[in-house]
Amino acid sequence: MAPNVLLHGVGAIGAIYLHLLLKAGCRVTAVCRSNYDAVKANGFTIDSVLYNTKDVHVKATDVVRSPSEAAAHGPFDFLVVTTKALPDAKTAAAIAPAVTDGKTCIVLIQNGVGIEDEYVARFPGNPLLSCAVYLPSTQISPGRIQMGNQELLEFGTFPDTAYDDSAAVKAAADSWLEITKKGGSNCVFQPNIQVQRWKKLMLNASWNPICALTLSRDVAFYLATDVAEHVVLEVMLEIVHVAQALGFSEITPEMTEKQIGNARKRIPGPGIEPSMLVDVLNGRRMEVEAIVGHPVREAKRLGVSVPRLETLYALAKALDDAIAFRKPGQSLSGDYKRV
Ligand SMILES: NC(=O)C1=CN([C@@H]2O[C@H](COP(=O)(O)OP(=O)(O)OC[C@H]3O[C@@H](n4cnc5c(N)ncnc54)[C@H](OP(=O)(O)O)[C@@H]3O)[C@@H](O)[C@H]2O)C=CC1
Ligand SMILES: CC(C)(CO)C(=O)C(=O)O
Repeated sequence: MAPNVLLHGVGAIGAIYLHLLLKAGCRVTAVCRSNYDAVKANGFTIDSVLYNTKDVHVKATDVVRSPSEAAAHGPFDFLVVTTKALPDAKTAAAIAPAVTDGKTCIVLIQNGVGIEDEYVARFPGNPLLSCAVYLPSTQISPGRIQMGNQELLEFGTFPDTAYDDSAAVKAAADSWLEITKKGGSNCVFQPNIQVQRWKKLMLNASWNPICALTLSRDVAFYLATDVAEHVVLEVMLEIVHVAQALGFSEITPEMTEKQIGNARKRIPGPGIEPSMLVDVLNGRRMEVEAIVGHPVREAKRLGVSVPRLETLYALAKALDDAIAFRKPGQSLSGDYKRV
């Protein structure tokens, strides 16, 4: 039987995996929010630099407004979370109506680190897969997606040891690899996925808040001053130091050169808009805790000095509060209520 998949929060990233999972022959139900009406009526339209395609129409098997509504289309083999990783969202609780205990494999396709715990706590008997995704993509209007020139989906089990310790987890991971590859994804199983998540964090913890705080694409920030490259490199190095203190010795200072080199190669083009910049431009909450706050807290716990990361955290968190709580057209007042 075709795998039955639920995609929770189908925006820029979710739409691409909707496309690939449908190509693999899966039944796919899409949970949509602000884009519900557009997607229900017309599906998604995707332009892709990687696939060299324009105006590709993609229609989910079913489009619903919530996991409770999705439950009627279950039971699901996979529930794929492609919302932003925001602590206030309480996503594990939100998806519960569509999760079959002990069966549905939960797949997190999200940036950041330390995002898995709420799912382990809520669904201790379900397979959990954690993914690091390299896929520049933006929803430019409801249902309209622009995808860049890369799609790499690295995934592993959470915890890493579950792949060897549980036959059910191994079967779910093997099946995920099979269906994503069948759909055309550049999907790779990583036995140490946390190392890959921290490696990707070098990129996200530096460029995402820097671009969001400056309203600039990576190339624009890079070109603005002759100290910009040094600033980005130093933030990346702080992530390397925290990762090494966590025991991830595979993450080395030399890797930062390759990461900054990728931005350099984009000159003199327009550069990319990291997802956090897209959030600010649209007045949406940013993934500050998953991408910057968690590594700052880990650094403190481990006694690693991260002054640049702390600065980015303080600035990005304050901006995120202003996005959430200020009155339109006004600055954020000191008496606003913290959640
Ligand atoms: N975009 C990119 O280039 C990349 C993104 N990532 C990561 O992938 C993840 C997804 O990002 P991205 O696709 O860009 O984000 P988007 O904001 O484009 O998409 C998220 C979607 O989830 C919806 N959503 C949020 N909460 C709910 C809810 N409770 N119920 C139903 N729908 C909901 C949002 O709806 P609404 O519009 O109403 O908020 C939105 O449509 C993030 O962790 C991001 O960091 C990783 C690599 C690249
Ligand atoms: C930098 C990028 C596009 C890499 O895929 C990303 O992770 C993001 O925008 O958050």
